[in-house]
This record gives sequence, C-alpha cells and structure tokens, in this order.
Amino acid sequence: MNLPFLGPVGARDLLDILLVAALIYQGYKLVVGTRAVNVVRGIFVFAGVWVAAQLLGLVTLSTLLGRAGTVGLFALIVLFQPELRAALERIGRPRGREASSGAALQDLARALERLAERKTGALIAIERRTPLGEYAATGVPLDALVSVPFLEALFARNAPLHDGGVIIQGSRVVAAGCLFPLQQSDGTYRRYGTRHRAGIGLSELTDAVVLIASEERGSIRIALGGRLGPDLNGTELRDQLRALVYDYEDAPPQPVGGLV
Ligand SMILES: Nc1ncnc2c1ncn2[C@@H]1O[C@H](COP(=O)(O)OP(=O)(O)OP(=O)(O)O)[C@@H](O)[C@H]1O
Repeated sequence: MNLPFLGPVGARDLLDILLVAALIYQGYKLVVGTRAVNVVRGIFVFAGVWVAAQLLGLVTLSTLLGRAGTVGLFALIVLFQPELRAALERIGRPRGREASSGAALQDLARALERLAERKTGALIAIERRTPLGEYAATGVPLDALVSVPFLEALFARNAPLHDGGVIIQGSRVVAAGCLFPLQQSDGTYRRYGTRHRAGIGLSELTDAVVLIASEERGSIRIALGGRLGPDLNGTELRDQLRALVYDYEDAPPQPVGGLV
C-alpha cells in the first residue's frame, strides 16, 4: 500500500503501529486512576518544552532540560517504585484467577453492616487486578471462606487479629492484621484517623476496593483510587460491591461517586 508523503506501507509497518498503539493504551490503563497520572501529564509538558527549545535552537535551555530529564527519570523510578512494581506484577499475573462470588460479596456487605451497627471498626481490602501479596505478608496468613460470623469474629474488640486490615482474594480471606500504607500525598484526608487513611493509602497504590467501617461514627465507606466515598447504607454497599468487584473486568479504577 502506498500512502501520500509516507511511501509504501507494508504489513510489518501496520503491525508495528498496532503494537505501539496497544502499548500506549496499556500504559494509559496502568496509570489512569493512580497518583501517577498527574506526573505523566507533567512529563508531557516537560517534553513539549524541551522539543520546542530544540526546534527553536535554544541551546542552553534544551541542554538544561535534557540533563534535568535524565536525573528526573531516576527520581521518578525511586518515587514511583511501589506503583512500578505493582504495574509489573499486573502485567506478569496469570489471567483467570478466582473471582469473588455473589454470595461472598453478600456476606461481606452483611458483615460490614453488622460491624458498623455495633460501632466495631473494620478495614477490608478486596483484591482486584493489582496483587496485594506484599500487604498480606505484613499480617497473619489465613485461608478461610468469607462468612459473616468469621469476619465479625476477626474484628471483635479484643480479638487477636482485630488490629489492622483484612485482605480478600476472590471469596477467601487470605490475611488479617495487615499493615496498609497511610495516605499522605496531600492534606485532603488529614482530619481522618489512621484506619481511614490506611484504607485510602492502599487504594491509592493499588486498584483494591477498600471497605472501612468506622468505630467512631458507625458508618461504612469505600476507598477507591485514592479517594474516600460517601457513607453507604447496606443496599448501596451491595450495589457498589456488585459494580466494583462482581462486574469488574478490564475497566480502569474509577473514583467512587460523591467524593469528600
Ligand atoms: N497502617 C495501618 N494499616 C492497617 N490498619 C491500621 C493502620 N493504622 C491504623 N490501623 C487500624 O486503625 C485503628 C485505629 O483507628 P483510628 O481510630 O485511628 O482511625 P479512624 O480512621 O478514626 O477510624 P474510626 O472511625 O474507626 O475510629 C487501629 O487500631 C488499627 O486497627
């Protein structure tokens, strides 16, 4: 095939273009909804100024930006090390892992309702595409089916594993008493306690759906994509779980509606 200005375009060129397009799309899916998205925008602006400086022959500016770019690349790798690791894990992860069953999600919602009613604090992360193994490793490994009494027993005051977060993979509780990373990238959630900030922090670094029952307020909220959603009643929680976990396929993480 002959294209004006470009000359002959063969099947190999088309394959090349398709692969690059797929790579850019996958890269976009990896960063969208994470804190890295603003940095990516910044990099594009930086690159634009650098290219403009080169085209205009502004030698000092383009040399300066070129050097800063090299140093910046290493700084970014250090700064976004957790996100990069999670992204690589996601790429290498085998497809077709066990999905959360509808019954497990119903039990989860019911357990959260009961815990919140009795003002018992709870923090539960549901794994989606980003593996939560490194956070599960900070707690006590378990392998139990999700059930209302089990979750209630885990978070009961004075229970040995009530402190920290629980991690769910598919329909199983795989760890309890886990340490989640505290949210700290901006001051938006400074007024919240550590349970909420740990939930938001984990949701910022991964695509997990994090459920938080507040001991103080008896409320249930979801943290997703680094944002804390509004108070939910039982029906709303079930609907959100269905949409965010059961129906979740390849969609990128979306912020929860009605953010605070
Ligand atoms: N990094 C962390 N990872 C997991 N869980 C944590 C972490 N930090 C604190 N927690 C949990 O949060 C509890 C303290 O909650 P705190 O009262 O400070 O938070 P809060 O957001 O105000 O929640 P609540 O509304 O339930 O009181 C701890 O006992 C512990 O179980």
